[in-house]
Amino acid sequence: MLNKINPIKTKSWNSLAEHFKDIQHIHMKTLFAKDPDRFKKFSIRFNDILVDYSKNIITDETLRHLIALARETGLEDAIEKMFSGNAINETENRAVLHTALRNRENTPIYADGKNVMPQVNAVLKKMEAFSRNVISGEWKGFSGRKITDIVNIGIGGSDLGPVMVTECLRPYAKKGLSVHFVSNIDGTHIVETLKTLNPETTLFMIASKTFTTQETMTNAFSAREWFLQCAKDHAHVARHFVAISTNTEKVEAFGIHRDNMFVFWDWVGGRYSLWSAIGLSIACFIGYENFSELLHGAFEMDNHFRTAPFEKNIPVILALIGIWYNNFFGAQTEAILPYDQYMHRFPAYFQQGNMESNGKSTDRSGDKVNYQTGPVIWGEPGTNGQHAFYQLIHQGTKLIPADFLAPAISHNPLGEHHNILLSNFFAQTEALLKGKTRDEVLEELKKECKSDNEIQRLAPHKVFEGNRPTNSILFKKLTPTVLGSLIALYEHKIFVQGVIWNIFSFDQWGVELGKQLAKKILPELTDNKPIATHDSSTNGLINAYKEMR
Ligand SMILES: O=P(O)(O)OC[C@H]1O[C@H](O)[C@H](O)[C@@H](O)[C@@H]1O
Repeated sequence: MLNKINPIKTKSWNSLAEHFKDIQHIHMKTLFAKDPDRFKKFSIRFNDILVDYSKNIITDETLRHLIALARETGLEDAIEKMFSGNAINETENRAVLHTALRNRENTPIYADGKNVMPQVNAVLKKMEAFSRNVISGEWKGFSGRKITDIVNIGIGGSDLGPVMVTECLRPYAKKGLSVHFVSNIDGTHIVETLKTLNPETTLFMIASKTFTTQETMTNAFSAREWFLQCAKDHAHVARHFVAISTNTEKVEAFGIHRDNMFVFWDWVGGRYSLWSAIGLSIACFIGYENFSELLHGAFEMDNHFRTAPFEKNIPVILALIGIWYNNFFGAQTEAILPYDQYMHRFPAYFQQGNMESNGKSTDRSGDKVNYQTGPVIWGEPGTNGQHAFYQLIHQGTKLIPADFLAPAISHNPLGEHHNILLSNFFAQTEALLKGKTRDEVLEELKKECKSDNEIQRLAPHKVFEGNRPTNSILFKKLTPTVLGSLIALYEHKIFVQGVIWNIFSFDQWGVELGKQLAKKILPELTDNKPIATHDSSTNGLINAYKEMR
């Protein structure tokens, strides 16, 4: 069990509130001018990753208070409890052991008194053999042809992780095998995906922790129908459908044989499951060796998180800085801005990771919180974002702390492209830090030979305050190992924040109500009779839908 400390009642929260009064009007430029060692002091190197957090509105004192807050709220104890299989997901009475899935040292880890490692290893072995057979062509479709296309059918945590990782690691793709992802219940998604595919050479992976999710099951049935229209014989389903789930009964009821089922366990949260059998599409796409490297990268970050002192602990530091802006500066959102096209789904992945984990307003004692919890997460790859929404980050009225991520080496070194990309990466955080003063603007306008009137009129619009916080995460190359470490970094950041905010980060009750109501509404849509059982807006919309269709 985790403790139930209200963070705002701690001594360190008080100190932070006092300290905030002093620091809120200090410009980061002053902090940089005062301390030539600021970058050295506020950056951490971890394997091939460099995290620079010096461009934040923080001082040594800020970090001292924030680290004290982590200690006062029992972070050390919480970390140990998570890693050692304590049932810290208390509302579902489950351990939280995604770290066991990548425990490459294979030390025993116990959940409910049972070492989970033998089952973890057995599933990994099965994934290894299966992915090897699919890649080599040994696994054949019903007509004897090699599999050319994998369609992963899943949603939320059973979709976003594999989508994000297969996109990130596209340079490692094995020849002759494509992956597709169908998640949306909108028929368009599956229809458009299947349009170009051949049932003889397509393998479906039905990925669902519960195997009851309406979207996934509906898409799975439609996929089976599409397949059987060509294959005719039900016996052929075995060569073209595998299941990834914790629910053996439901999988068998769907008609997938146990042998074609890859299991995982209730101690793996959906949004933390790409490391489990849910990663089967990843293993088939990039090969098991690369999948194993991904696990290794995460394992290394796990060790860092578990053992590094808080002062030099990347997930802890980034989490604390996030809390500083969220709870003291009143920032509502955080942007994740990867300067790498392959990472284009990375922000979307952590939208679920972060917002489903920490979008809570009830604390661990069951009381309503009286402070802010999880931020809104959003982002797009640079430089596209620069030409879309950066205006607001630079000159808008909102404070938007942003993480900038970029590789030093591109998988596609093409002319000057990468230097141009990285020049933008460096320039943006510099601009956000420095801004542009009125004097600098006046100087510029004078050089442009503008009239005095014109200069006075334009100057206020061209001033940038700067002092907008950023973290820069520069890594050598987007390899499976580096990606594994980066994902684990963000996972642990979310965990740290949840611990400090005194909320349960591993349940997601907030998604249930909509599902329940949709189930009630569905039968009401089958005929054309007007409905009067809801509020007037919902009635009006349903009745308009019935009229329009
Ligand atoms: O894997 P499944 O059981 O199909 O669940 C898929 C997704 O749906 C749920 O509604 C949750 O919000 C997600 O956390 C979960 O990842």
